[in-house]
Amino acid sequence: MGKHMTEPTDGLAIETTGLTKRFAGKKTAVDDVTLDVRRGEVYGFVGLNGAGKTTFMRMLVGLARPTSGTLKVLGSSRLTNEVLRRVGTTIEKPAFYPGMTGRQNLTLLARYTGMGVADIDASLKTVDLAGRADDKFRTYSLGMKQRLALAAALMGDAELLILDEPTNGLDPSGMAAMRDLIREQAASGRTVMLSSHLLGEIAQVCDRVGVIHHGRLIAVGTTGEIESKYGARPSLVVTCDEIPRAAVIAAELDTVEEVREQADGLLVFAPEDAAGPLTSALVAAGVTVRGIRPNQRSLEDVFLEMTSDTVAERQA
Ligand SMILES: Nc1ncnc2c1ncn2[C@@H]1O[C@H](COP(=O)(O)OP(=O)(O)OP(=O)(O)O)[C@@H](O)[C@H]1O
Repeated sequence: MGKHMTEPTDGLAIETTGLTKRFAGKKTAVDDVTLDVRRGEVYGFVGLNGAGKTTFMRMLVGLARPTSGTLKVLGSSRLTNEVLRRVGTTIEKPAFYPGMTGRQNLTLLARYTGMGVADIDASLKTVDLAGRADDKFRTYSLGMKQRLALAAALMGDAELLILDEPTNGLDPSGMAAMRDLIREQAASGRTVMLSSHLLGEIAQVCDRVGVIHHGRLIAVGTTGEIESKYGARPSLVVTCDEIPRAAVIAAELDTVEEVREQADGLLVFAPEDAAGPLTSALVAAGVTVRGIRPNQRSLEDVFLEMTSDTVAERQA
């Protein structure tokens, strides 16, 4: 803490220490998250649905009050209007009117938020909507709707963009267009924090990613660092029935380091030669084993492994 208070924070766009949000009667949504986002970087905040991404981002822009911990946005620990004016966000999607055009919607929003209408054309051009700006919102594709929300976030010439799931629901070409847009924002000097429930979808666009699981930040690094740190452990994919019981049996074998339950079987962290003894143990216990193979992992697989529950977590 003292360190953060005495050091200049010019290099950081977002800085949180032990940030926590607990909703009454619920599990902790954001649990002791300490992270920083450097100025000029694209930071991916990745976690499964319900991991706590939106709640974290809402606290960054003053939409939710932290239960404990501290935060700094653009060097300020007070989220004044002056600070928030420099932050563009798509956390709360603007309620666009379907019967109005894209341009009319942005004009209304600019008036409502006190922003200059001069930025509208530039924003529409940036998100590649200039050609459809005078068409009604209801005629837009999902990708165009997401891009209009981004245009709204860009209008105030924000230094920092906080984008909640900007690629959600887009088809591959829409996603690629959104990724290009995000990179362009970073190239023009903005800082971008974006969230996603798919690491593979945003990996290419991010300088660093933070992985959040059950409200906790469980890994931070470049995607290369995360892949080599978490992807290097040998593991076996077991397709079987009676998954909870099979997990307990697998965990008892000496060469097995860890067992995670998956939709149609187990992910067992063990050397390849554990496959024989593991199959025998499962079969002897009456479990039907339909397949067992060494795990070849993509970056997305590594992420899913990191965010699947261990047997201990499921029993907790
Ligand atoms: N206002 C609220 N009141 C009570 N619980 C909440 C509230 N907002 C979020 N939660 C809970 O906090 C947890 C984290 O939710 P959050 O929306 O932050 O996750 P997320 O990672 O953004 O997921 P998603 O991608 O599904 O939005 C969830 O268990 C959710 O049910």
